[in-house]
Amino acid sequence: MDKEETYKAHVMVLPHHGQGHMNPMVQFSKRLAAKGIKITVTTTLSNTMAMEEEAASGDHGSINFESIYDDPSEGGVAGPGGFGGFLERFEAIGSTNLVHLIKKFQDSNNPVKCLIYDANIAWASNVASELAIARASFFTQSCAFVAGCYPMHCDLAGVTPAIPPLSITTGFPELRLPHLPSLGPQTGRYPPIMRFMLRQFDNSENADWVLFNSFHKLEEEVINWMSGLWPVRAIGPTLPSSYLDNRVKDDHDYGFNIITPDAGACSKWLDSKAKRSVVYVSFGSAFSLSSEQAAEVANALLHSSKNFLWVVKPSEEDRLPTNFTSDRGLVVTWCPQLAVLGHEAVGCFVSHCGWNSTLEAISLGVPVVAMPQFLDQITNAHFVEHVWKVGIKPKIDDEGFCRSEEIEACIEMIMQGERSREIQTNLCRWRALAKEAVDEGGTSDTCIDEIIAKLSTL
Ligand SMILES: O=c1ccn([C@@H]2O[C@H](COP(=O)(O)OP(=O)(O)O[C@H]3O[C@H](CO)[C@@H](O)[C@H](O)[C@H]3O)[C@@H](O)[C@H]2O)c(=O)[nH]1
Repeated sequence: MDKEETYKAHVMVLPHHGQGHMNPMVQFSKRLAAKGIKITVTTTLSNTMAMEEEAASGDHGSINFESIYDDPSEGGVAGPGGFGGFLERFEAIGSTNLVHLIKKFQDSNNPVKCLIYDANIAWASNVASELAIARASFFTQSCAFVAGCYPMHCDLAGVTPAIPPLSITTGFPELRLPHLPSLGPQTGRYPPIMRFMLRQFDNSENADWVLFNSFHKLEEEVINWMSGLWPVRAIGPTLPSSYLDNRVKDDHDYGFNIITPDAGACSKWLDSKAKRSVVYVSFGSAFSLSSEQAAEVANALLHSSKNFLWVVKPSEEDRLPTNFTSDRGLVVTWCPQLAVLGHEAVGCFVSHCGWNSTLEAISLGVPVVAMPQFLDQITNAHFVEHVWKVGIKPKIDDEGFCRSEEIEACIEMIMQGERSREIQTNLCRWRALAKEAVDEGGTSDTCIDEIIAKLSTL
């Protein structure tokens, strides 16, 4: 039999282009592919080329990559009109190309049966309608954050909530604009970045599935509430299988980096350090610290007695204090974060609490000093400290900064003493539950199997 005919179905996957979106959606694709689904991931040309390069080293299984947007020619986020301009061009050009790409497969042995699109690309739902194929919207933030946004979405769209807003027994903060100081001057009730987030809700009611990179026990209350709104499925955490259940062959890495990491230098340096002696510091791919906040972090690291590995992206290097150096520290422009968090020398993660970093800390058992900068990171940090109890959040002063003494005190508290032991105990439990969710018969694994069973009948 032709190998092409052995697939259970063909699924097109469309992630938003950023690191924090590519990672979970490509990882979910790998899980589907390992269970017999043909996957085509479609993204910008630069991302396609980067993924293909890494795929040559064997980390993407049988996934194919196709570009629907030539960002070097048409302009990326640094092109005309900044991020907003890019979004407009991407929709105009990408939607036409996506239709052509899906049609290209229509007469093959494996026509596309379903489009899984990033909720941040809500227009893709219209493409699925036009071509009469199934669709799934994939949210890359936590269920709790999205639930917190729902009343704002209804307000902005002028619609009555379909179900009463979540009554919050877990005590997460109401997500209102005064809690989002880093959004800059607020023009109108919802600034552009918030509107971008709220557009994720567009078309959700038409989706066959609404997917979350989360797992049932982690966000049980919110997932149950949201299931009254949409056909929600929690399918995460989407870390490479070798860090969790080890059932997906050759799945050791995300296989995509916005900046080439110096993996060798990081592992050599970590290998030379004692167990749990290193503070790992990273604020993710999408955000840069201000010079003032970077100076506070630098001072905390210099005054603390701990070793540190700090990711400072090239765009942030000028924010570091002049002549910043320490024989206890290594500063890199990017690192293989999973390998770092999984290294026994690492005992603490100073993090912006992006959703991927949060799930990685939980899944690999690393305590978090939570320094959220905006949007979902604020909700995630709250859950890290108060709900899952796997970290501590330094206080923010009246000017909106975490000062060095506060950061240093949190690092000390999280790495030794009574609080540190409690956090380690909680992490052990969450880590086991994360693995259980994706392992055979776990809640996430079962959701994936149900989706595949349905896809096989289309
Ligand atoms: O040196 C590094 C630093 C990070 N990472 C990886 O990059 C990803 C970063 O993702 P995340 O922690 O979610 O942060 P951002 O890249 O900042 O993610 C954006 O997208 C996320 C998903 O929507 C949101 O939760 C965040 O708030 C938003 O800033 C993670 O998988 C990390 O493992 C590396 O591989 N090497």
